Amino acid sequence: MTERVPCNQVPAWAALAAHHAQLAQGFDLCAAFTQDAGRVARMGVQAPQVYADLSKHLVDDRALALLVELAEQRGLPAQREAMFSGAAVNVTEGRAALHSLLRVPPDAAHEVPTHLQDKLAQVHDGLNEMLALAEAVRANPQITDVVNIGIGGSDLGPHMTVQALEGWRPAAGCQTRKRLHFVSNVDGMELGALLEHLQPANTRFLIASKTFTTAETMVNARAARDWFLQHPDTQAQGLALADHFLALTANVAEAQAFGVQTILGFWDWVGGRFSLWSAIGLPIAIAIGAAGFRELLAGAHAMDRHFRDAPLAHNLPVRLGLLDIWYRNFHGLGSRCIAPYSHNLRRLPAYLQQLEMESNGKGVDVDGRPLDWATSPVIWGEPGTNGQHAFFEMVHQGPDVIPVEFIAARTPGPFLPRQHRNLVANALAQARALMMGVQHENPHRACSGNRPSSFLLLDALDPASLGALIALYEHRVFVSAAIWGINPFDQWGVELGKQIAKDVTPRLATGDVAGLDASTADLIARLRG
Ligand SMILES: O=P(O)(O)OC[C@H]1O[C@H](O)[C@H](O)[C@@H](O)[C@@H]1O
Repeated sequence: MTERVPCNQVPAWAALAAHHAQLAQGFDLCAAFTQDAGRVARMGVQAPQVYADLSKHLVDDRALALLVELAEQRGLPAQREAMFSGAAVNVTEGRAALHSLLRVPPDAAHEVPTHLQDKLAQVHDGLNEMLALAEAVRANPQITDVVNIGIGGSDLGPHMTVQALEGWRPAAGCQTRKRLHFVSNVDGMELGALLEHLQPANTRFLIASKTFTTAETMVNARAARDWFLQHPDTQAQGLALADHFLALTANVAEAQAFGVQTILGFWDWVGGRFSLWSAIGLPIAIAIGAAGFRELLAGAHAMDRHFRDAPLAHNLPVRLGLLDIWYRNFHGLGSRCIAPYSHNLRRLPAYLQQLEMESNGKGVDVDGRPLDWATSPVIWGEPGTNGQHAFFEMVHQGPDVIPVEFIAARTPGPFLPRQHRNLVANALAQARALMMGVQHENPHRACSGNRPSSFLLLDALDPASLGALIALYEHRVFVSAAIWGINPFDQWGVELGKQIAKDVTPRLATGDVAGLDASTADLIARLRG
């Protein structure tokens, strides 16, 4: 399964280093196009619902061939199979990472190996229960507001997806008229400001937490519960907590102890940042309905099949993951900019920050050995065209080369559709400007050009395309992790911060600074002051 040879000791690594040194002497993107009429067709990849133009990258055919060799020498196909077949690929927690199982539709059950059929049956039961609940909420005219209280994977995926599909109009039926709110920050300003506008009788709270122990979520959940129980309407109207609070969790016992009766469960083999396909997706299903949610799953499942079956050289998650390795390890580039040309995809950069940086921001390999190669780049970005008027100056003229990922939909949303042309024209213009640059006698006005970008084109911003796009990113992160030989499914660094927060919180009340460093002690004194 996992190769234990360090990734920089397989033959393709040295060959890539040598090839990079050679290309660095003068690979010219513009010239690559003029010399090779077939470049766009050869470097484009069509995957389900997503077309990727990967021709504006600092690669030639040899670099691509060597990258594919690297994938083979690192045993990527076997590692991929291990994940899909439910092996304990999350080695530090002894767990499988089976988010792909959540997207297998009933009529594709035959694609799943026998030993996973029980789990698949549980998945389908859980899905049916969740979708029935979502439809009941949608059909209840008394409910006007749904508040999802969760953080990290229990917030970012559902929040990003609900926002992304706000403009989607199903062929039959309509978007729910429920107002969906997402509360993640333990800063009381977030929940407190929202509660001012809510009525207990018309509100459902979804407490979303895989562990049901995450401090911020529990503090917010208790505050919401106190608000509900103490609200004058609650008593006057005889409202019951159990009717207004639901839990989405893998820890049923903790949720019951909290006082919730309706609990949608999921399993420890669903990682938090891969959980929007599970019960954690309830707010999505409330927003887009059961049929829409099934389309989201179907789009992701189509991408799963592509990742599993397409040859490595024509496999979009693989190609993107390999480009990530090329830039991070051979060009030494430390960041990647995510530029969705879509207002509705404005949370995509934040979502991808968790997906990629929490997964691949690792310093040891699966055997615990320190790495001597770089892992996750910094992922950042803003929707276009806003980013153009903020940080794109640095992307065009700064000394750091930053690969940019443009994401656009071919068809506009329902509002002011004629503006779509202005939007996508800007994405095309930026990608072209980064590549072409401009020569100028005044050095302040010159742009070097030769700067790489991907262009991901969705058919439309609808559930199927979005599902495919998210699954594409999940698998791309897995590809680079597999090549680096790291575990993308744990997050022990986050745990350290959680533990220290537990220690520090009571000290703010008591003022006890014994055993703390001088800086933290001083700040506690100032905060108490
Ligand atoms: O869903 P929960 O158990 O509340 O966890 C919420 C989040 O907690 C931590 O921040 C983890 O690093 C994340 O991976 C997780 O998504």
